[in-house]
Amino acid sequence: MTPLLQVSDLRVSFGRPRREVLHGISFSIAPGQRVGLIGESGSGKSVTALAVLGLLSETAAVTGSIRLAVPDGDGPTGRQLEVTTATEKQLAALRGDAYSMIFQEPMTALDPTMKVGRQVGELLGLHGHRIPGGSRSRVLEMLREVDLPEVGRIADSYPHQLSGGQRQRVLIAMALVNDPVLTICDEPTTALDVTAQAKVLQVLDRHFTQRSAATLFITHDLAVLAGVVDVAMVMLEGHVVEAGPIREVLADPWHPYTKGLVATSRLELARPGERLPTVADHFDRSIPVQGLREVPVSWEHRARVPGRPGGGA
Ligand SMILES: Nc1ncnc2c1ncn2[C@@H]1O[C@H](COP(=O)(O)OP(=O)(O)OP(=O)(O)O)[C@@H](O)[C@H]1O
Repeated sequence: MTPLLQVSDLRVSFGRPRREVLHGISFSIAPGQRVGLIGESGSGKSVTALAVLGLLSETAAVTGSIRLAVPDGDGPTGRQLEVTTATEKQLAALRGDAYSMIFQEPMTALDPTMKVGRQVGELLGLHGHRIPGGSRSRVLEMLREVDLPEVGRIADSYPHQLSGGQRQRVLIAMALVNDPVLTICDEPTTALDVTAQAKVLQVLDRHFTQRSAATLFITHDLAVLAGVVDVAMVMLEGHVVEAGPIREVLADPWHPYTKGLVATSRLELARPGERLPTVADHFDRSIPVQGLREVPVSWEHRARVPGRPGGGA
């Protein structure tokens, strides 16, 4: 099966003199597959996400290959678009349609001067889809799908009139309204409290399950990742240092950094006066990252999580 996304030896550098921040990463995402990208701040997660949709700033130098499958309304066409050489027009035709992205901070991603219902509706019109029943009804349906209450009132509100959790769900509605085959979620719950976070994850999980849609889900929180994805990739200083089915990574982490992540994520609350262990307690930073074995990311043959579309037994 042609993957939706195929990244090969991707390198990204910025500035003068050039500073390389992604050092040749490779991975692919099959239709319906949920892949998580976890790593500390600055490890290259967002740069990877932006590169995939051709959204890096012009100051970025990109080498390697990023291929996106080009589906039409009836499914895969077998065609692929090479993002690193594609025109803006070619990329714009895929973004917000077959491929979408949810960012961390909904306030900056939403237009503060436009009612949110119109913002969702504009995306519908953008790609020329015909909407049975009209775009207003589809917008309200989508707001309902992300579990927003009083969808009529919400649609007629400006972003600042909504709570942070509601804004994030509006952003999710925008990302999902055109039924994307792959959604890149870049820390979609980081700015939310625990209850709003759980709600957003539930909405995303339900959508991916119902539509058999794929995701590249970025987070620095292993507990969040464990609930959403089938496969995890661990990033450290611009390298993918470990990748595999999430259950295997959690049960038997290979890289010292992953071991630290797993050990600290299982923590119970510390007793008063006790310091909570950190990843640094488990991971010796004096070990140079370069030269560590990079795990070739090839998981297509592995069983998917039971109970999900396409899942194994
Ligand atoms: N436009 C840019 N110009 C120069 N350097 C950049 C630019 N964007 C990102 N970087 C650098 O690339 C590296 C990776 O950044 P990236 O935003 O991908 O990290 P991240 O893993 O997403 O971190 P976080 O979890 O904090 O969002 C960092 O060293 C960052 O400073």
